[in-house]
Amino acid sequence: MPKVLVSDPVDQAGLDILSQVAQVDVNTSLSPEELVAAIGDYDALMIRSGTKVTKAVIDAGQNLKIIGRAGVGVDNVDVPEATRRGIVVVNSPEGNTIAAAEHALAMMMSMSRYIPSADRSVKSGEWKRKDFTGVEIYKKTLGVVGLGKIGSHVATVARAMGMKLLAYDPFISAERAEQLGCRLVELDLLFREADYITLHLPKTPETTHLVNEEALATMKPTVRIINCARGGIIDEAALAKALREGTIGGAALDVYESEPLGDSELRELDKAIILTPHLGASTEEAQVNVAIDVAEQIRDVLLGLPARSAVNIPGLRPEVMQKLRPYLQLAETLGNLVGQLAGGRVQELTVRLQGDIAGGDTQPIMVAALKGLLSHALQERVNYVNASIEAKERGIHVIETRDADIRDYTGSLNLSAKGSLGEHSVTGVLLGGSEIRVTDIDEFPINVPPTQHMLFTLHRDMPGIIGKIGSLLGSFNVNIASMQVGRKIVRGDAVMALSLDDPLPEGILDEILKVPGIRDAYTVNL
Ligand SMILES: NC(=O)C1=CN([C@@H]2O[C@H](COP(=O)(O)OP(=O)(O)OC[C@H]3O[C@@H](n4cnc5c(N)ncnc54)[C@H](O)[C@@H]3O)[C@@H](O)[C@H]2O)C=CC1
Ligand SMILES: O=C(O)C(=O)COP(=O)(O)O
Repeated sequence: MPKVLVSDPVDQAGLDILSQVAQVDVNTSLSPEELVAAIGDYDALMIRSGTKVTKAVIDAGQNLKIIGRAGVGVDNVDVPEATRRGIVVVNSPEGNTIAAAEHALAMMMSMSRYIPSADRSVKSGEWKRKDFTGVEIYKKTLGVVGLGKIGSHVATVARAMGMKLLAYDPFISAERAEQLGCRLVELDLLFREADYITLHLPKTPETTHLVNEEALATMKPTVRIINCARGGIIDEAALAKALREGTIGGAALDVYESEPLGDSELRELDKAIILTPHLGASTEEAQVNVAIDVAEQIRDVLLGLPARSAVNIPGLRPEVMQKLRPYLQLAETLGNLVGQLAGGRVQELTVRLQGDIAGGDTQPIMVAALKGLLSHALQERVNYVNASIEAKERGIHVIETRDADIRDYTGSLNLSAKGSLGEHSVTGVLLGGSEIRVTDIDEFPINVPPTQHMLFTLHRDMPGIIGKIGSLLGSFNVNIASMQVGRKIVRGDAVMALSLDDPLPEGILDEILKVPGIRDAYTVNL
């Protein structure tokens, strides 16, 4: 039974799903060193934002197949390293959207009315109404930085509360912003004009310290800033200085440059700032959502099925996957076949998608072809996660062409591999939607189902060759399951494809190459 380590607190609903297929160990108090020491035993790791999945953890996780992040942000995971190792990283892109958006809205409201400090004051025996005169958000301008899932929900609710909306997001269209009632503007304008600024973007090298001393200096002196996205998008030292000097109106933070927040001057700013301990996703509903979402994906991957929201391979909805699966198998088989025919080092792979498969998302098919191409050399070290990286690192140039108008079959795939030993091509189709047929080898028409052990020859089309190859194989006790010959012209060149019940013994290829008329011979093990 596979083993799953759960190293951050997740809802029981997720643990119940994992327990159906795996031994589940929950240990939420591991130090980084203890995690490195323990991870080698596990096939899967389930985390939230607390666990840091570093290169050291990934290196030690020799059996790891999947890392499941029960939430959105995967900045606590070394995703490039996981990808290189072929480990799937999944998250729950939508499970906590509402929770995080509502937390940002709650921060905006409570900051405007000083609710945390007023509460503290009353509980300490005071009754100071004048100290807590707030401001209304109605008709104020909210600047939303990052108009993705959470930012969009914040915008929708804020609009309903009568706010004017500005948005900055370089990756969304003005139409989408308009649908949400937002005016899409440049960041400097948003910073200058907003009464409230709320951040809903990932932390990346580009967004680190997006809100810095310079940016803060351009903002209104009354501006209130909310960060429920990621620590480090705001320069905390610059923010503390601006709050201390009163050059901005207030701030509400849920996330920090370093978590848990240590000794920080932010803690001393009292009324000017609200601090919560990374609670954006902490609602009962969101925790059930993300735990189920991620546990189901871990279960599926452990059962050999694809994950629906992997961050390092194309995520496929189950209904799309259902349709695509036979084509992925076809692409992988042809990739493997052409890779073995080409032998040596492949420098270029051209994938021609024809008919039905030329429409829609072709990226998974390309990845499957590469996985097949590399599988002979890399065996189980190559998978859907790392196939593209492995190909890139080997300098394989990949070319994709599509022709949706070719309609011989519902869809066919043609792969050509150019390598140090020459160029080879294969074409394949699906019969009845699922049965693979190889219909062309090096432009010779043929019709063979791929089998585990195969022999291909290029020879002169002349009487006697088939018999000679048959008796030669017989003398080595190799049983032929099926045989097909394809030629372009009578008595010209031809190819022969043999499916064998047994692998070819050492030395037989040299004997085959000695048969008069045989120009070339290749063994293929699929
Ligand atoms: N505090 C908490 O507990 C939670 C925090 N989060 C964080 O909230 C953030 C947003 O999450 P979602 O809305 O689900 O993600 P999303 O992917 O739906 O949206 C992010 C948006 O940011 C935009 N973006 C990327 N780079 C940008 C840049 N340089 N400037 C402006 N916009 C940029 C993207 O185009 C995208 O529209 C993430 O950082 C996530 O980790 C999410 C859930 C809970
Ligand atoms: O989903 C996210 O990105 C979050 O930041 C939530 O973090 P958490 O799962 O509450 O540790």
